[in-house]
Amino acid sequence: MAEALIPTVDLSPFFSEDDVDGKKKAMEIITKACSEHGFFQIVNHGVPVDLLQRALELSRIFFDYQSEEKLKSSAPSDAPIRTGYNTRPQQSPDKNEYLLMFPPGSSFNVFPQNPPQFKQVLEGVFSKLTKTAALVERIVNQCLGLPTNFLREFNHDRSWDFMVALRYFPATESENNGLTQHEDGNCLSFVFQDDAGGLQVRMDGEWIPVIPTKGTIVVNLGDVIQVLSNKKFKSATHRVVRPKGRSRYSLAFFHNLQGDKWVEPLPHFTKGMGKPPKYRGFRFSEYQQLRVRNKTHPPTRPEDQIGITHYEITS
Ligand SMILES: O=C(O)CCC(=O)C(=O)O
Ligand SMILES: [Fe+2]
Repeated sequence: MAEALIPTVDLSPFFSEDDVDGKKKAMEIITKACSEHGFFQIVNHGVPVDLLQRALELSRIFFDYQSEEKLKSSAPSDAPIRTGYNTRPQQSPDKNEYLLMFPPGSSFNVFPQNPPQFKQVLEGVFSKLTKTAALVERIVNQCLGLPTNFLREFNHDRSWDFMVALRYFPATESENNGLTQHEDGNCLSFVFQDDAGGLQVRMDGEWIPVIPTKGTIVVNLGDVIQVLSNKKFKSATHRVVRPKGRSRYSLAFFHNLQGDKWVEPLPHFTKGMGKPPKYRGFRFSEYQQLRVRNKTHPPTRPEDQIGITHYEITS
């Protein structure tokens, strides 16, 4: 039942010229999912499944090293988000550690020397996911009825996409929060989780677990798409719950937006539909900074974290 609530979309029709029906069917499912919750899963997405599995295996090896070894790939940097190996502040409710990278070749990247193939495999996954994200963005563009290539042209700078390999610590007797309930701030995100599961989606007031299925990538829309579309498409609310007795590993990829970009509801969804804008405009970098602060200085009450409601027009 729960699985059926999170629709799975076969992307193979988009890799062939003439499967018009297959494309149409996929777009219907995506349109419905994005209008309701902003969450769906994809298969036949163009990323080799064994490459994704390998990345998780190497992650597991890396995060099992002693702190001293992991900290060798931790570096303060001028990047808008800290790259390399990071832990959460002590007071953070998010009980995980992670390795963050910008696109292969970015001068901000810091990779571990060990395990030896880790860098190469992460870079390989990144490149493949970049292509899949461009495809999903194109499909979302079409589902929204925007002019061809609108989102691609609006969001043309790929330098700020990033990927995180995460390790969540086992739950304790009293506490199992892995990642506090949130919406992603970017355009769209991909998650590949190991068989421990733990990713949960908010649907109609309930938390629905995303059951891990081999080779399936979870897609969620972020706040940028929600604002541009004046809330026609939703930014998915999700969280991670830690399993008992074992760590959980995942990869999260963020198809991002360049910081200087001005984000506001597009006329297509406001004037064009006779509707008032639901958000005031903002510079993306400003929103990103507020969100980074949520992480570096977590508020005492999780509900005080800044999210997209900060820009909502309420009256
Ligand atoms: O690790 C996961 O499964 C989800 C990660 C996530 O939602 C995020 O980093 O924004
Ligand atoms: Fe997220």
